[in-house]
This record gives sequence, C-alpha cells and structure tokens, in this order.
Amino acid sequence: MREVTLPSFTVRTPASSANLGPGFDSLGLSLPLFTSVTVTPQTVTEVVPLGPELAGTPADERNYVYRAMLLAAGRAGRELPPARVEIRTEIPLARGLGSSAAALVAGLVAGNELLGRPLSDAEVLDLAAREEGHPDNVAPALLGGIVVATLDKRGTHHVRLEPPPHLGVTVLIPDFELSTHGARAVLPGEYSRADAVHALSHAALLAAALAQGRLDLLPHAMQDRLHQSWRAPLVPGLSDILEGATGHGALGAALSGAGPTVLCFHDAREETAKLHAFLREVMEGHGLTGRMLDLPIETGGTVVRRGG
Ligand SMILES: Nc1ncnc2c1ncn2[C@@H]1O[C@H](COP(=O)(O)OP(=O)(O)O)[C@@H](O)[C@H]1O
Ligand SMILES: N[C@@H](CCOP(=O)(O)O)C(=O)O
Repeated sequence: MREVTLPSFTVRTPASSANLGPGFDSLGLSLPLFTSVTVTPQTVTEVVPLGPELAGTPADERNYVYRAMLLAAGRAGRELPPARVEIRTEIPLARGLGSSAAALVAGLVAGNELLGRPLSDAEVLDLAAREEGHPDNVAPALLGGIVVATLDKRGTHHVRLEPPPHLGVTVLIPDFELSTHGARAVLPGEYSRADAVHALSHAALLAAALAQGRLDLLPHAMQDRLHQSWRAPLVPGLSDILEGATGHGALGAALSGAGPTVLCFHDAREETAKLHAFLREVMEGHGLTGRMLDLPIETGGTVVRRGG
C-alpha cells in the first residue's frame, strides 16, 4: 500500500488589545505580534511548544492550542487525525495582549483545517467567543482590524471596522504577568444604572468615532467606569497613565485587555518620543521595568498558509 503524505500548513493569528476603555467584553483591535501553529499530519500526535515564551506550557495534548484543536473536532463531530503540532509565539503571555485568545483561535482554525474545514468562519468565531466567555479578544484575533462584537445565547454578532487612517498604537508592556482570570475576579458583580448608562454611551460613542475616523473624540469616548478603576491596584501606574497620556501626545489611553499592558492611541504621522518619555517616567516612578512598542493596527486576521 502506498503511504500518502498530507501537506503541512501553518496558521498565524495576531495579538489583540481588548476593551479600549469602555468597550468591556465587546470591543477590541488586532496587533502585529503573532502566534503560529504548524501542523504536519503523521502517524502519531506530538505537541511541540517552541521558544522561551512557551517554556512553561505543556508539551503534550494538554496544551491549550491542542485542546482548541480538539474543541473544533468535537464541534464538527469528528476525530482529529494524528499530527505534529509546532507552536511558536511573539505574544508575551498574561500581559493583556490576547495570548490565550490567539492560542484558542489558532488552535480552532488549525483543527478545522486538519479536518478539511467542516466549520464555517462564523462557527469558529462563536466557538471561540463561547470558550473565552467574551468576544472582544477572539474576534480581532480571527478577523483583524477593529471589531465590535456581542455574545449571547443566540450567537456572536460582530461588525469589523477598517482602522481609521493614521491611527497608531503604543503599548507599554510591563515585565510582570497578570492572569485574565485574576483580573476578572476583582470586578464587582453589579453596577449602578448611572455606571451602566456611562458605559453604554461611551462604548457606543467610541465605536461610532472609530467607524467615522473621529479621532478628536477619543479622549472623551475612552472613559470607562466598568473595569479600569477596579484593576488599577493590580497595575501600578495605570491611573497616572490614564490621567496624563493625552497631555503627552496620546489620543487616548486604556488598559489593554485585562492588563497589565497599557495601550495609547497616537497619530501615526507624529513623533512618539514625548509619549514614550512620559510612559517611561511613570513606569520608573513605580519601580517597574517593561518595554514600549509603536505598532500599526493589524488588519490581516488569522491566515492559513499551506506548505509549512
Ligand atoms: N501559545 C500558547 N500555547 C499554550 N498556552 C498558551 C499560549 N498562549 C497563552 N497560553 C496560555 O494562556 C495563559 C495566559 O492567558 P491569559 O491569562 O488570558 O492572558 P492573556 O492576556 O495573555 O491572554 C498562559 O499562561 C498560558 O497558560
Ligand atoms: N474583556 C476581557 C479581555 C481580556 O483580554 P486578555 O487579552 O487580557 O485575555 C477582560 O477585560 O477581562
């Protein structure tokens, strides 16, 4: 009998910055740092996390990426064929840049691809949002750009926005980890009507401002009362940055995802030296180390490339 070797493929999924201030669990964008999963069909399953960032993750079927592949197979009602699964990432883990969302989306897309794509893109998005519990990081990881999304019993609904021209992002990534689980545990279970109205009016204004390129509205629209003040004790310097960033060249600032990374919007045509100096001063004032990156918003979303 002749052995047929199926071609390998690589799934590449970008990082995300969720919430953008008031869009808690509903608004996020995609950033050009990537998780890659290379799948090579073979007779036994091997899971191989590569690189220092993934050193602490399981090198077997318990790995989150592989569990996501199994989840896709389960939804499709199929068995996953054996394969070598190599995982690489540029996304720092547990920093609020969607490493787990990228691992989940890349794994779902890889599992679906290995099975010949029984699931539609909408099913993959819904599965990812349900698994994560909210769509704001998985939607931009899958689709790229800026995404407004809701998740309820009936499904996941979204609108993908093309980023406004010249909207640049600076992220300050501190050198400490904060688990999303831990940063959700500090949030209150209930909010007042005033806070609910504040949240929905600012989130709606922010989505509309981003859709129309009204960058002048960002400082006002990015105000939040649902999560950032509760998380501030976990992220030294966050309050200083939220208060001071627009005075130092930013168009607006927000905690990225569940933190501890902080995102600042800026005009990509302008120098960011003043903003960097301010962020460095705040960080050092709180005895923290970290790094800053100026990035465009990634528009490509998750991509599958055949041939390894
Ligand atoms: N590429 C990956 N492979 C395996 N596990 C991963 C990968 N990326 C993230 N994870 C898991 O997700 C955890 C971080 O998730 P989370 O606390 O939600 O933070 P983040 O904001 O980075 O998504 C890591 O500690 C690790 O267990
Ligand atoms: N809306 C969520 C977003 C979590 O994103 P992550 O990148 O930190 O996983 C939250 O704020 O908890």
